[in-house]
Amino acid sequence: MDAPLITIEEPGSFAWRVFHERHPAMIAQLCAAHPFGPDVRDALTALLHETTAGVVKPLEDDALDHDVWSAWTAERIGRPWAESSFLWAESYFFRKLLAATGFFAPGPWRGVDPFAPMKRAELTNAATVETLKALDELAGLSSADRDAAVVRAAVWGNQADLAFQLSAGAGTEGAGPISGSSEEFWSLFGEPGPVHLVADNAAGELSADLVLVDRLLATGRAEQVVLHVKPHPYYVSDATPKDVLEVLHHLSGLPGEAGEVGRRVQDYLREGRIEVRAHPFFCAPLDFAEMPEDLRADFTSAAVTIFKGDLNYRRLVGDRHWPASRPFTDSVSHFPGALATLRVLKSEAVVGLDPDTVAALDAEGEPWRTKGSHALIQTSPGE
Ligand SMILES: O=P(O)(O)OC[C@H]1O[C@](O)(CO)[C@@H](O)[C@@H]1O
Repeated sequence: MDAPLITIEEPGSFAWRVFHERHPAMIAQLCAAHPFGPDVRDALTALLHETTAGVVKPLEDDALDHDVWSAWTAERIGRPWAESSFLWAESYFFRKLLAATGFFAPGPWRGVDPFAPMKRAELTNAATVETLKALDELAGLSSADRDAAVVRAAVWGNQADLAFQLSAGAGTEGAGPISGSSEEFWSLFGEPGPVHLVADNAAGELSADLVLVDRLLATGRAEQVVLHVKPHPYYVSDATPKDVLEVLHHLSGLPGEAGEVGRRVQDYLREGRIEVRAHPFFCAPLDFAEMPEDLRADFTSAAVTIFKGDLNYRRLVGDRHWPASRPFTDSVSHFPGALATLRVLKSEAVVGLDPDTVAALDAEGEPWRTKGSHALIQTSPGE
């Protein structure tokens, strides 16, 4: 079954606004944060122009991923950006943005994460400080309440997404999930085995994810955890291997439970019980149904895979205008094993909802799919 792809063509639509409102704001923020010279500023202006009013142009850099991107873009070169799917266009936008800031070229900006100042600020902002302090309360909870609290923090940690906050503003934790529960999440775990977590944002969200990872290992539900992150800076705040180290450095210097978690996770890394991987496909403009064989084999070996966040969800179910009541298990039948998704809704694709829930949400008259105020937990036991 297929549904229409979400594209960036329709003026006023959510995806159109990401390109025409959010991206200009993001680029202004980058230029304020870094003393980029005229060459970089001109390249960023040209990128905005190309992606909002032009045709798709090839990459001009000779970075290591140049050839793989040539394959991913071949069919689209020379065609209007407006015709592109949202998923493809946003991903290529971020790849081109890195090239424009000199990330891949010899020179002073090589390897410099343009989003690092924003990620760093988020790690120490009031909301993150409060969330990390609240971890001290975990010790006084029953095991079941602790399980629930850790999952809740990991789900709502996904609200801390800097690309999203550029237009939506920092949100507050909403009511319970519109689908699923922490019990449903934990029921996926049987005999201890390798658990994979496909991370999303750095800073606050990654901190909450590491608390979940710590819980998985401490309770024996996972015997090893593989943490998948992005190979390059992406979607503003997505976590890279460097971000994992920065977050751990920050956590392990804190007092209380946050510090304990940080130091335990560092020990797990030393022992090889946590492994960090950054497969190039995590920055690909494609659905997970199209993942390469090596990554598929990796996921096949997992007892459970946890997908965090909105973008991973879009790539998992397909970034299309699905009927919201399409069964989640149908949408993820391409995936080789048991999985859970923990997501705050920040874009239009959604499946697996109860029709009554959809009717109630629609009746509120709010853009519930894109507002960042609703969360979901969905699972599939695999074959
Ligand atoms: O960090 P997350 O949860 O993947 O959210 C990123 C989301 O933000 C957006 O960039 C805009 O909402 C979406 O395109 C994307 O799915």
